[in-house]
Amino acid sequence: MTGGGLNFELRGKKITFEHPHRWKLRHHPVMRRGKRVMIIILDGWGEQIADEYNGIHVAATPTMDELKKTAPDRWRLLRAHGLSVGLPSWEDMGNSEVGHNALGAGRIFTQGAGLVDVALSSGKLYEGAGFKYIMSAFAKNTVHFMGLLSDGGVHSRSDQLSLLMKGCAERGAKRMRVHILLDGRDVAPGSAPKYIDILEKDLAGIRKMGCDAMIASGGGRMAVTMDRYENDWGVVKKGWDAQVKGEAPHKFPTAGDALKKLKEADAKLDDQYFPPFVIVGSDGKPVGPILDNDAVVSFNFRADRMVMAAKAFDLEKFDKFDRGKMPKIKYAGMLQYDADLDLPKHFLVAPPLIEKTSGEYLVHNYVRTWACSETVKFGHVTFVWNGNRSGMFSSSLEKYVEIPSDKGIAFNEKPEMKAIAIAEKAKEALLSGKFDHVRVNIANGDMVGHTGDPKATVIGCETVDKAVKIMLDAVEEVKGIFLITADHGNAEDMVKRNLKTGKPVVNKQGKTEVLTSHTCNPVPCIIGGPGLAKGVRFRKDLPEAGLANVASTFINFHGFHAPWDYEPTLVEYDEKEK
Ligand SMILES: O=C(O)[C@H](O)COP(=O)(O)O
Ligand SMILES: [Mn+2]
Ligand SMILES: [Mn+2]
Repeated sequence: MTGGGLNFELRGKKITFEHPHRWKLRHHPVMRRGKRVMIIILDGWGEQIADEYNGIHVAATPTMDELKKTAPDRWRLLRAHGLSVGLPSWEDMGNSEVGHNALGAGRIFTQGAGLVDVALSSGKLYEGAGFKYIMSAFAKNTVHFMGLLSDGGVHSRSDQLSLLMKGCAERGAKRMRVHILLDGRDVAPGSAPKYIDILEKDLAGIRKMGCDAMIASGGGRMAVTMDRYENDWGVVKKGWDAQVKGEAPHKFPTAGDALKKLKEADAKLDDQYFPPFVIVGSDGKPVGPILDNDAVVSFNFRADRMVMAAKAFDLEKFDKFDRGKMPKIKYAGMLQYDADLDLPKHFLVAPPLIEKTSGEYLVHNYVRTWACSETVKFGHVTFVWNGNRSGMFSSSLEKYVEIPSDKGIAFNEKPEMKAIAIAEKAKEALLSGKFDHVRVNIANGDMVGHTGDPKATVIGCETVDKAVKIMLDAVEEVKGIFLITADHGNAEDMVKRNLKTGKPVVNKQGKTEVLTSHTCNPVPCIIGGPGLAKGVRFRKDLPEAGLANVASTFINFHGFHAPWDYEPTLVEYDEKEK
């Protein structure tokens, strides 16, 4: 077990004082210790008008329907977007990182998007060590920017890229190259040309400032660079080859041409799956390979899909693929993506410091934890849940299990994903009696929802329901307690809607538009199980509660009062039932 000390300075020295009772939680007067608790996170499972565009509603979900119908005081909605999860505005949809951070930490922390906004607007970013580090390339070499080009606000924001590039030009950068990753997942499919136009205008403005600036390479985020949790290193290698070596199967004079020609060749190609391409000059040579003494900035603030690339760029020893001749570069992340691994070593903005998470409290109070998901969400219920912290708090009290995800396919091809396998493993863990806290993430609503394929999404949601049933049966068998919730919406909205009326938007061609992104919808939170004392029900005085209120709630289920600084518990006890 680590951390938890009181840090202070005494006559210039850093002192850490470990208070023995710092982690001890008070016993709850009503909810007793020793119950087995199952926490089920349904990724991308929000609440929306029950119509034909709601993938969850269209799906047959008898288990989830029954829970909603039969225990009204144990079913409620929670906020999972905007300020309730530390994002800059209520217009920001939720996402896995901020959602799982709030769920695991029991408090709301200002997240990467907001921290970068402040660092840029205050100018603090330009005073930091990370910026000074990349500045060495300004006068004679190239500064490369690599990241997701959209205003989705989940992994990155194009307005932040634009400000950062201008800031670099104002401070003397003479040559810039941008390596773009097309989105179509956090923003509308087919919207990539719009973001390229904006970027090209920005670059033209920067050229007027005397800086040679242009796009150098590109590709869709799911095919190039932005893999996560080491599911497929081939994706990162494709990015490396295009960005660093200037090698890709497709070469074009501009990014606009790349989009046009590749789409002409395959009309079904979505932004997120575009193959890698490089931009070449009239001599046929790539305009922006990464060379010795160049600086590289990955401008995504979110970690999960940039950590793998960061390893390739930052680590001296690296064996995941052959990097070829490694250029001597100055690499910095917009944020540090993994503080425990010190990755990357250089960064422009310090990440949120999320400490004293529920997972750490549980081990200090001898609650044995088992956490599981399939690869594509594995870090969500471990690393992100624990406040972006690698590894376990206690190897004797915790076990984390990863079920390998399917590789190299879009998830509408196998919408069942690994939901049943995760449920079976969770059941085994609960029945084993070796764990008190069993926590899973079931990915289908989100991963299949992102493909924008309504039929596959329905199959995905039906599989989720079956998985939930398996786990609830196990809870029944051990007389345990369950808590089901979600990290944000996705599958409940397969169409772009008018935000005021909730009606689908019809475009000029008279068609509705597919929604591949998350939503701003609330998510359900459901509690129950034979182990939950009879009078325990949701409080009525927290109508605006959000994901950060969940941790106190399950800490109660384990028999403890929550830490004093956590958001309040969602439950109360009916005195008459005592
Ligand atoms: O990374 C992704 O797949 C999407 O941008 C966001 O999805 P997530 O927040 O559910 O991971
Ligand atoms: Mn998610
Ligand atoms: Mn998602």
